[in-house]
Amino acid sequence: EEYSHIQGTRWNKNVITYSIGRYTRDLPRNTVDSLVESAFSVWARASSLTFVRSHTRNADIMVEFVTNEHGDFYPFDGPRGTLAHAFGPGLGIGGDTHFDDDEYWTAGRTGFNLFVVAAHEFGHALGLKHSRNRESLMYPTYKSSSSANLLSIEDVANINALY
Ligand SMILES: CNC(=O)[C@@H](NC(=O)[C@H](CC(C)C)CN(O)C=O)C(C)(C)C
Ligand SMILES: [Ca+2]
Ligand SMILES: [Zn+2]
Ligand SMILES: [Zn+2]
Repeated sequence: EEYSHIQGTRWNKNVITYSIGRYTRDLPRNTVDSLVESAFSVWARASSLTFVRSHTRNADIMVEFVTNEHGDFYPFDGPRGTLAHAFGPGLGIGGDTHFDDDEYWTAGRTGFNLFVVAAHEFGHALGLKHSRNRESLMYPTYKSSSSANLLSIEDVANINALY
C-alpha cells in the first residue's frame, strides 16, 4: 500500500537519495544493493529523476527489511499477505520503503522477486498510487513479471505527469 495521506504528493527536487538499512538474510548484501539500484533505475530511465545512494540515515528514501511491528503504524503480517509498503514523498518517514522479511526474497522466479516488488514500492515512494490496469507495475497484487518491460505506458505517463 502507499500511505500518501500523511505525506506530500511529489518530491520537490529531481535528485533523490536513498539508503539501505537492515538487510534480509535471503540474499547476499551486494545482490540486494544491485536489485535496489536496478529498481530505482527503472524509474530513472522513464523520467528526469536521478537516484543517489547514501550511507547515512538522513537519505530521502530509507530502504529496510523488517518484520511485524517495526516502529510505524503499519505492522507487517508474517509470511504471505502484505509483502511491502512505502510512504509517499515527504520529510522523515516520507519515501521510506519497508519489505516484510517474513517473505522469501529472491532474484529469480521463486519466492518473491525483490526487483519487481521494489520497483512497485519505489513508485509509491515517488508519489504514484495504485492502478486498476493489470499491465501496470502499480497494480496492487504481485506478479513475477519479466524484468524487461516492467513499466506500462500508463506508468511512464504517470511518472512524467508528476515530475
Ligand atoms: C502476494 N501478495 C500480494 O500480492 C499482496 N500485495 C502486496 O503486498 C502489495 C505489494 C505487491 C503489489 C508487490 C502491497 N502494496 O501495494 C505495497 O505497495 C496482497 C494483494 C495480498 C495484499
Ligand atoms: Ca507478509
Ligand atoms: Zn502498492
Ligand atoms: Zn513499515
